[in-house]
Amino acid sequence: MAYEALLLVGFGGPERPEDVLPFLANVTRGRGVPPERLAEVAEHYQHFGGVSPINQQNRDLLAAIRADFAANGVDLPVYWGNRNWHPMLADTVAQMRADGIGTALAFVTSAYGGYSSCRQYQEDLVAARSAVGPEAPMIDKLRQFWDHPGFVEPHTDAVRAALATLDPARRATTRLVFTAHSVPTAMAAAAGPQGGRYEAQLRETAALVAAAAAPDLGYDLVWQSRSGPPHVPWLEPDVNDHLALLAADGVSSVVVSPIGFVSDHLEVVWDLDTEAAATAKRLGLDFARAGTPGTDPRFVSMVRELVVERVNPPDTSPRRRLGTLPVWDTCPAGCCVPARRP
Ligand SMILES: CC1=C(CCC(=O)O)c2cc3nc(cc4[nH]c(cc5[nH]c(cc1n2)c(C)c5CCC(=O)O)c(CCC(=O)O)c4C)C(CCC(=O)O)=C3C
Ligand SMILES: [Fe+2]
Repeated sequence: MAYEALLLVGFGGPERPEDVLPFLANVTRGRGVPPERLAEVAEHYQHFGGVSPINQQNRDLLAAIRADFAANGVDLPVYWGNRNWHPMLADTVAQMRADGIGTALAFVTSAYGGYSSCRQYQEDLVAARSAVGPEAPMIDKLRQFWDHPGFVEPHTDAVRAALATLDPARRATTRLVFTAHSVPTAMAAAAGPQGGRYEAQLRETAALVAAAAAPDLGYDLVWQSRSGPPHVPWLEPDVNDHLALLAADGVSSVVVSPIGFVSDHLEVVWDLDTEAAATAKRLGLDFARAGTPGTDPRFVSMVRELVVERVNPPDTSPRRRLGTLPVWDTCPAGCCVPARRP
């Protein structure tokens, strides 16, 4: 299969105060998120002048991928479209069609399996293609990359760098706290062909990063940014509750590493740098938040590797990875499906 373009697929975020509510309406349409939660989240965005950092981060990633392709002889145009805000996927796919693109690969800015992190993006691509019509390009999503060295190594270095800001005399009472976006437990149970794949992959990534960054320290995987109505169970514990437990257990210092994400978007700069940092302060815990891959050259090169491995036969282009959970190019039918709310 010859591919004629790469499409970078982002979550999208508002870039003006007046865009916050329409953006949130796009994110939560049909998802049963209560209005109180929406008002609260709108306020998080307004703290940053109504500007989510995520679109600029994706512009930076787009530029870095283009430069990396050019420097390494990969002659493919790179496009960018979002699930929830401009540039919207349907507009980008229309542009691809106008440019004569017939087949493309998609790199989605989420490393993991699961409905929100994988399948929903594939549904978004299908919807964008059908909005464009029968001439729309074919678009295949690249594989999940939770255990790719280009994702794990930047997270590992970020944990090391965060640890280096903490008091070495307190190392014995320092703990690593990995976080990812919580999802409804029903969605987590339905993730992947046998279920539980979102959490299993996160546990694998956490173990890989912890072993490489600080094998002497204990670590946990906990959850952040819970949404939805209160009566629906979501993955727990929440990072803030967990910090309280750690403090009560004699932990003095924490490194919080958002391995669930690829960039420092709003759920990182608000939910961790603002809320979890305040929780840690109240509890008397020393707190350091580890960075995310962003435009780390290893992460950018990973995108190219995923393209090249997909185009070449596996024996000429081995799938680089550090973990052992199964990985595939094309999700099996029914993968992550019954995940939605009733
Ligand atoms: C698994 C997962 C990821 C990681 C995978 C990936 O990266 O895609 C992720 C990322 C993100 N989530 C984001 C923002 C939001 N997520 C929401 C709501 C929800 N997220 C969910 C899951 C996830 N979300 C779910 C199950 C919901 C409930 C509604 C539904 O069933 O879909 C809401 C609604 C309000 C609220 O929080 O209640 C907002 C505003 C932003 C952008 C931040 C920025 O603007 O910088 C990013 C990168
Ligand atoms: Fe989210």
